Amino acid sequence: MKTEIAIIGAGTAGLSAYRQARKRTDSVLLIEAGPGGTTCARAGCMPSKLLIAAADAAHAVRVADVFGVRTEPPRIDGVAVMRRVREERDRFVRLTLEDIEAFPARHRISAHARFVDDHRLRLDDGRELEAERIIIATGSSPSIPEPWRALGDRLVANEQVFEWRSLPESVAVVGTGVIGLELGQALHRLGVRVRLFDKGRSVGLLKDQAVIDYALRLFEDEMLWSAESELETPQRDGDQVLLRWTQGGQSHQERFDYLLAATGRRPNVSRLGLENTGLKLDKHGVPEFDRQTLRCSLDHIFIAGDADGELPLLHEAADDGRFAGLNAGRYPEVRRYPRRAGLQILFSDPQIAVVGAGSAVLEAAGRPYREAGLSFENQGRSRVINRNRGFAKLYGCPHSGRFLGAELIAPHAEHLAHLLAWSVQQKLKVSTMLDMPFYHPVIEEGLRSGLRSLLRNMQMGEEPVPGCMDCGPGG
Ligand SMILES: Cc1cc2nc3c(=O)[nH]c(=O)nc-3n(C[C@H](O)[C@H](O)[C@H](O)COP(=O)(O)OP(=O)(O)OC[C@H]3O[C@@H](n4cnc5c(N)ncnc54)[C@H](O)[C@@H]3O)c2cc1C
Ligand SMILES: NC(=O)c1ccc[n+]([C@@H]2O[C@H](COP(=O)([O-])OP(=O)(O)OC[C@H]3O[C@@H](n4cnc5c(N)ncnc54)[C@H](O)[C@@H]3O)[C@@H](O)[C@H]2O)c1
Repeated sequence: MKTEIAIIGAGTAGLSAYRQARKRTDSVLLIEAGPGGTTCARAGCMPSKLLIAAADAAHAVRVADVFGVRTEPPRIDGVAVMRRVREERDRFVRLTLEDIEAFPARHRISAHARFVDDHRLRLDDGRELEAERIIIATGSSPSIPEPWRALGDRLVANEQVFEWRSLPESVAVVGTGVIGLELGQALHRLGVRVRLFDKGRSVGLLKDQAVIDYALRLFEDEMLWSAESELETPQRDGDQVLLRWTQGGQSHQERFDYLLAATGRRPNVSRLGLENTGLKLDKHGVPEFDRQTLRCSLDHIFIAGDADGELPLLHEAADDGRFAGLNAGRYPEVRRYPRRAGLQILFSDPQIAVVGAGSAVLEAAGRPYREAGLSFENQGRSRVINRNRGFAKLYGCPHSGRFLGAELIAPHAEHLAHLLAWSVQQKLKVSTMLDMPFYHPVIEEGLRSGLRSLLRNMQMGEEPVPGCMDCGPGG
C-alpha cells in the first residue's frame, strides 16, 4: 500500500490533522489501533467532568445549611452516579465515532502501526504501508510504577474508574497532580473514603509557593491528604490494597479497595519502532520537534498531541493536529504557526488555573516581573454565594506594564482564567485591563482589586484604597 500522508492515531490530534491534510490531498490514511472515540471523550476530559458534576451536586446539598436551607445529608446512590457518568460518556464517544464514520472508508485503517524505516509502517494485520509524510498522533498513557502491577484489578487508572458500576468504599489516590486532585476530591465528595498521597507538597499545576500553601491548607482541611509521605510498595491483601507509608518520621498503614495511580502520563512512543527510523529522540525516547511547525528532525515526519510530551491538554492537541495536518498537506513548504497564550484549568473546588507565564516560567526565563497577591475571602460576590475561598498571584512586567500571567485557586477560576489568558494573548497592559468594564457584584471585581495592586507594585499606579467602595462593597 502507498499513501501520501499516514496519520497514526485517531484521537483529537489525529482527527484534527486528518481534517486539514484532506483539504490538500485525497491520499490520506488515518490509522487507529483501539476502539477510537478519543481519550478526551472515552477516559479523559468528559467522564472526569461528569464525575465532578455529581460531586458538586452532593456538595451543594451539604453546604445548603449556610443559607438557612435545611436538608438531610445527601444519600449517594453510587450505581446511579456511575450510570450517568457512563451513559453521558458513551454519548460523547458515540458522537465522535459518528464523525469518524462519516470519513470515506478508504481513508480509515483499523490496526496498530509501527515504523519499519523512515517511510514504511508495518500494521499488525500483516500489511505494510509506504507513506510520503507521516504524522505521529499516538496520545499518552498512564505512567505506573511497575511493581504496582502485582495489585491486579485493585490497581486502577482513569480508564478503569469510568467503567465502575458503582462507587467503592475506599480509594488511595497516589499523585496530587491534575488527575489525582480532580478524581480524588470528586470521589471524596461522593462519600468514598479517599486518601491522597504525595511525595512532596505539590498541588495540581501550581508552582507559586504562596498559592500552593493556600491550596494545600484548603485541601488538607477537607480531605485525608498525606503530603511529604514515602510509600512502600503497595501489597495486595485479599480484595484490598494494603498501603504502608512514613510521614514526618511516623509509620502508618491503611487498607483500601483500590489504588488509583495518578502518577503522570507518558507519550505512547515505546511501541512505535522509532528506533528503526533516523529520528532524533530526547531522553524519554520522544522525537525532537519544533512546536511551531510540529516537524521532527526528519522533514517528512510530524508529531502532534500528547505524543509529543509537551502540553497534554485538549486544545493544544487540537492545535498541534491542525498545524501538523496543514504542514503535511502543504509539504515540502511548511509554515510556522504562532501558539496561543498558556491556559490550564484544574476542575477541583475551588478551581485552579495557570495562565500565561506562571511563576515557574518567569523564574526560569529570568524575566523581570512584579507580582500581587489577591484573596477572595472577603470578595463581595464570592461571599454572597458562599464560595469565598481562594487566592491568586498576578504577574506583570515592570518595564512594559504588560500583564504576564497568573496562578490562582479561586471560585469560578475557569472563567477568570479565560479573561486573563485572553489579556495575555492580546498583550494588554495592566492599566488597559483596568479600563475594561466590570459589573457589580461579580467575582471579576476581585481581579480588578488584584490588578490595581499589581499596577502599584509595578510603580505604575496609585496605592489601592483598602476596601475600595467605588463599585460597591466587596470589590
Ligand atoms: C482523566 C483525564 C482528564 C483530562 N481532562 C482534561 C481536561 O479537562 N481538559 C483538557 O484540556 N485536557 C484534559 N485531559 C487531557 C486530554 O484528554 C488529552 O490532552 C487529549 O485527549 C490528547 O489527545 P491526543 O489526540 O493526543 O491523544 P488520544 O486522544 O489518546 O489519541 C491517540 C490515539 O492513538 C492511538 N494509537 C496509539 N498508538 C497507536 C499506534 N501505534 N497505531 C495506531 N494507533 C495508535 C490510540 O489508540 C488513540 O486512539 C485529560 C486527560 C485525562 C487522562
Ligand atoms: N483539567 C485538565 O486539563 C486535565 C485533567 C486531567 C488530566 N490532564 C492532563 O493529564 C496529564 C497527566 O495528569 P496526572 O495528574 O497523571 O499527572 P501530573 O504530572 O499532573 O501529576 C502526577 C503527580 O504524581 C506524582 N507522582 C509521580 N510518581 C509518583 C510516585 N511513584 N509516588 C507518588 N507520587 C508520584 C507527581 O509528583 C505528581 O504530583 C496532566 O499533565 C494534564 O495535562 C488535564
